[in-house]
Amino acid sequence: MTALQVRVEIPERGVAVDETFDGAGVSALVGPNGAGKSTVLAAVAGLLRPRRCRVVLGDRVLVDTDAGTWLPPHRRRVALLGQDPLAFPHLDVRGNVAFGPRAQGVPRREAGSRADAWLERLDIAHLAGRRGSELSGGQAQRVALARALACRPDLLLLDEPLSALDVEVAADVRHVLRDLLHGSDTRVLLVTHDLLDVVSLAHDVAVVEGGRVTERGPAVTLLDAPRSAFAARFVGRNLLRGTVIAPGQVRLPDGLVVHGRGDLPVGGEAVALCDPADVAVHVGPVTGSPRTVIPAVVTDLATHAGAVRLWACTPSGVRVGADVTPLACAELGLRAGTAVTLAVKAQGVRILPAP
Ligand SMILES: Nc1ncnc2c1ncn2[C@@H]1O[C@H](COP(=O)(O)OP(=O)(O)OP(=O)(O)O)[C@@H](O)[C@H]1O
Repeated sequence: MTALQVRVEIPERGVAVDETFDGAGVSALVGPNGAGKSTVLAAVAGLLRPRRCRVVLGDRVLVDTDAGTWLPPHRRRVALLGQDPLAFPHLDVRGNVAFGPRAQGVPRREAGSRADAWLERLDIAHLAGRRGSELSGGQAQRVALARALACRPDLLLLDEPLSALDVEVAADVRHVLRDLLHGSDTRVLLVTHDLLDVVSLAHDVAVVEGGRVTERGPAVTLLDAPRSAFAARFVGRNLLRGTVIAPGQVRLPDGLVVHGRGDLPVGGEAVALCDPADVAVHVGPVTGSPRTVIPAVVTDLATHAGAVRLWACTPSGVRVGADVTPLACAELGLRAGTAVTLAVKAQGVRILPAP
């Protein structure tokens, strides 16, 4: 599969990313709003012209600002699909899908049969004669996908392709994408805010925070053991960062010590990870003998899979989630502003190297 090297530096947007994507298929870029994910895609697609940028796809240099190389978007063999699929309204669906190959010089008949094949594969052959302006959101997104793939791009950029669709249609299109992308040799960069996209589509994940990649690794590793603050939130874990002071002990910046499993060298930066289901909430004295006891103040409550997810803020300003039953929540009188003590057994805490 074609490797992709991306170096994008845009100081005015606070973006400085330098990554190589050369493993299997779909790499997801995740991160908070404004982190720089779409900026990276736009630079790779050629919609932005940063002052410093180098993008190499296989053996083709698409951009190298140091060498004065800049290929225009239509010569990159890169397709970008966003959340608002734009079909040419005056062309029918078949014409829309055949348009790209035609523009690349493919003869009319061949472009038409290529379009038919993609419409068939995406299960939208029955829409072939519809106008681009007569499609639902899910149909339009499938047509856009067919249109992108009919050009046989070396790289497909997907910028939140499912976020404008309702849950059922998104699930449907995600399924189609999964079938198409797994086993295909098209390299894909996928920007998403949806955990399901990562779970079902991504092989590899880069976490972008504040314009930098703060964590990178196989999707299964990130889902199991996230090490950046964003990735932990993304997969619903608590993450506390500090310094290892003894085997299985991490001191947080406010002096609190978290006990857990792990034998990292003393003095190193580490993260302590725990599941909200393993955090007990106390008002008043703590019972039992948990190893980690953290004073905190409740900031908010939310329903979560039949339970209440309580969020509390520690003295060092870290948000920690804890799952409590609705009954316990009512009996303890938990509400925003309540001072609580969070208790976690060492068994429920994993200590990993900080990213
Ligand atoms: N057209 C633009 N002109 C100037 N600055 C921009 C422009 N678009 C985005 N930015 C800035 O660039 C930075 C990165 O934005 P970008 O849209 O790439 O983030 P993102 O990670 O894709 O966010 P989101 O998840 O909200 O889509 C932000 O500070 C943003 O304000």
